[in-house]
Amino acid sequence: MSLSRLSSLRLFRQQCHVGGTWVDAEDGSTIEVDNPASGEVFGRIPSLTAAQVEAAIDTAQSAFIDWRARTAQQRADMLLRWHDLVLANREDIAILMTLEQGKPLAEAQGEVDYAASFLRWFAEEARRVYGETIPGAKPGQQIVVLRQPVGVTSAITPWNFPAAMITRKAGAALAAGCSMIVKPAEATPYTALALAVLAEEAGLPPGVFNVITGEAKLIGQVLTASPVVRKLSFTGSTAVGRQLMAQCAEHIQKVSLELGGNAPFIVFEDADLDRAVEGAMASKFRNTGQTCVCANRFLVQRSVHEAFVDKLAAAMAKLRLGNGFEPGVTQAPLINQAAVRKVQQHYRDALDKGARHVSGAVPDGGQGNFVEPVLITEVNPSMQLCHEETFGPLAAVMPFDTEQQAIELANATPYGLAAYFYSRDVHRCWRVAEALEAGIVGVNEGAISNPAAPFGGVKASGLGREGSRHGLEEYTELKYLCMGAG
Ligand SMILES: NC(=O)C1=CN([C@@H]2O[C@H](COP(=O)(O)OP(=O)(O)OC[C@H]3O[C@@H](n4cnc5c(N)ncnc54)[C@H](O)[C@@H]3O)[C@@H](O)[C@H]2O)C=CC1
Ligand SMILES: O=C(O)[C@H](O)CS(=O)(=O)O
Repeated sequence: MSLSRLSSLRLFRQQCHVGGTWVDAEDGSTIEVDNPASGEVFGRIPSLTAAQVEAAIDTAQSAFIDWRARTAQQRADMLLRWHDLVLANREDIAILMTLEQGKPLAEAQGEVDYAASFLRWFAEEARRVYGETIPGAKPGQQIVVLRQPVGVTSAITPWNFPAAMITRKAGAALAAGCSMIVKPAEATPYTALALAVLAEEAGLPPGVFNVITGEAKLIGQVLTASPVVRKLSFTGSTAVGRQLMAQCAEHIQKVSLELGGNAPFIVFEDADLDRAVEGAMASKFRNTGQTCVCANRFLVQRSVHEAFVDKLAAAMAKLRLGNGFEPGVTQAPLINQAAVRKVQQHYRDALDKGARHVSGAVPDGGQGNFVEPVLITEVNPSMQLCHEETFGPLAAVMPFDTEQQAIELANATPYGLAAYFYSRDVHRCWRVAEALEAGIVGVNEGAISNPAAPFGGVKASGLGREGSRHGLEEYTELKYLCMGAG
């Protein structure tokens, strides 16, 4: 993608979008954005000042007053128009996404579809924000429960799903009648800014959906220190989520946190091994292993361990690593060198502690941000990868003997986002699904994402749910009216 061709993409914007206006940083400062495949800097984005973030909050507050007064149908219609425009511009958004995040173009196109599905889902839900009535305590008295929008909201989003993690938040917020200020990851701003172009074209009033860029800590501090901002939705690391949650305490801002994971993927001896391998590939290697719901540890019952490892190795051998723009590529570069070092560290630590290399190239850091998919086994709980999210294409297998042992191993982590298991014993499926400490459990299924489902985790994986009607309710407050008899 040449820079001249890039400049011809009407969705490629290098300014922030606030209150319907495209703005630079008032002090002219910018942040470079590079392509993970080549390391080439291909663009810059503004690094807004604290005063500019404050101004964005004021703009979002003014827009909220008007937006909440619109009818549910009017909000639904605009969200649906935004949805249609996102799909109509699917190819160009995907190009920007592959350029800034690296994922294979086909996968980026799939993410655009996934991102658009949240806009459709919340456009439909916008007309179902219901209240209730409750019998009063005295003759003639009535209790009326209203469900109202919380107000100005903020979203701080990650680089791994530059479109879907924004629409999953903004779709719900705007459907509820809130306005939103989004701060995308510094690594992947252009997808977010493309969504802002299309939001404007869909007719969303100025200030309802704003995208700001800049120094993350500063922006986070201004957003969480404002009494006007009534909710923060964050997707990213547990460490940053914990810090932001503490910052939100000052003004009791509501928080939704979708944080790190450490998903166990359990294969029981009664599993269909071919389906288990299909599910393993779908879960482990989506986005080159950079999703919070990727299988992080494979727990395989000893009697089927060798057969499973052989099948998984064969499936992994079909993966193709390369530049996301190359046809047929299924694995792309990791987002940066820190991500590469993390995979190397987990691999080295595991082998130092007794793991066995099965297939794939040793991650030695010699290929820039590219890391070949690698498979190891004889993993044990002393290893770092059992306690930390690898966030890369390292498949680690641990044999186990009994169901109880598998559940204990699976739950032996501070995280609890996703978990997966394969078994054809229906009673075991119920036992294990109920015993796993996770917000999402894939039962004989490795691809669990769906806008209609309440996505989120327990323990250190976060608070609240996104997607589904539950995700919309997170952007509302309940108020009850006690109507006296008069
Ligand atoms: N749950 C998920 O989907 C994700 C989990 N992660 C986990 O986090 C690890 C680190 O990835 P990162 O991209 O560095 O995640 P991160 O948590 O550092 O960044 C996520 C977002 O938070 C912002 N941010 C960072 N520090 C902040 C601060 N002090 N105040 C306000 N905003 C701040 C970033 O600019 C970005 O927009 C990954 O290796 C993975 O384990 C990362 C991305 C997504
Ligand atoms: O943060 C992530 O990795 C995403 O939430 C995973 S999903 O929702 O796209 O499955």
